[in-house]
Amino acid sequence: MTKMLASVNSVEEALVVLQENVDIIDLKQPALGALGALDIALVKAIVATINNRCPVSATIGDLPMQAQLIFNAVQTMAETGVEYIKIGFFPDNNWQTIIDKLSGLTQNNLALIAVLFADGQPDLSVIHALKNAGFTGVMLDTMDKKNGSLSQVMSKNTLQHFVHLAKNQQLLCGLAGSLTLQDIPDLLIYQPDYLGFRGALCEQHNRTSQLNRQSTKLIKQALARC
Ligand SMILES: O=C[C@H](O)COP(=O)(O)O
Repeated sequence: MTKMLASVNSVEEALVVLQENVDIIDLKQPALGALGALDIALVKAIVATINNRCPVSATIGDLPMQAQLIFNAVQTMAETGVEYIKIGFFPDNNWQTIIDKLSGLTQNNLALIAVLFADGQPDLSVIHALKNAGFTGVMLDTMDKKNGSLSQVMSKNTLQHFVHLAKNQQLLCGLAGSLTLQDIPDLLIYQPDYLGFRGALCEQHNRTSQLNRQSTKLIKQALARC
């Protein structure tokens, strides 16, 4: 069954989605970009508050594709105790260097999730390299939230191909990118492991606004019904 990832930016929002029984609590600062990072101290506070009641993931920020910079950010985030660390692979040919650098960290059982961007024409051959480097998962998201939802920036065939490649490599597979309630039925056809939401959970569907409990409940119920 496809699970629900909910992105939050505070202890209060984390408690709301915990109470709504989401499956992964994702720590992100939407005001700082597609994968904006929360302050390390706040990540630690949320991890302590959730206290192993739900898996927690965290983004490291919209960082330049520089191997040492990303390696250092992952190492710092790893100290917070989150279960998963999400790393944005922005359009750049340098991805193999970064994967090679991070492979050393995955050997310490660090669960890394690569985030590819559907509106950046990702090279899906990276999926095989991620598996070889010991990554735990891969997901699609969108960089420019003004471009619409994931389904509007990537064809059904490519979405299906992405999920197929990820599952073939036994990687945890997620789909995200301005997803709405209306996107859920079509995306569930591909049977991803999870769907990720932020904008659809917020007041006026604005990802930088406050998260709304009722909106979160509606998305959770829609996933549970399918
Ligand atoms: O991983 C999930 C993302 O936070 C989705 O955010 P979004 O709904 O604003 O695109």
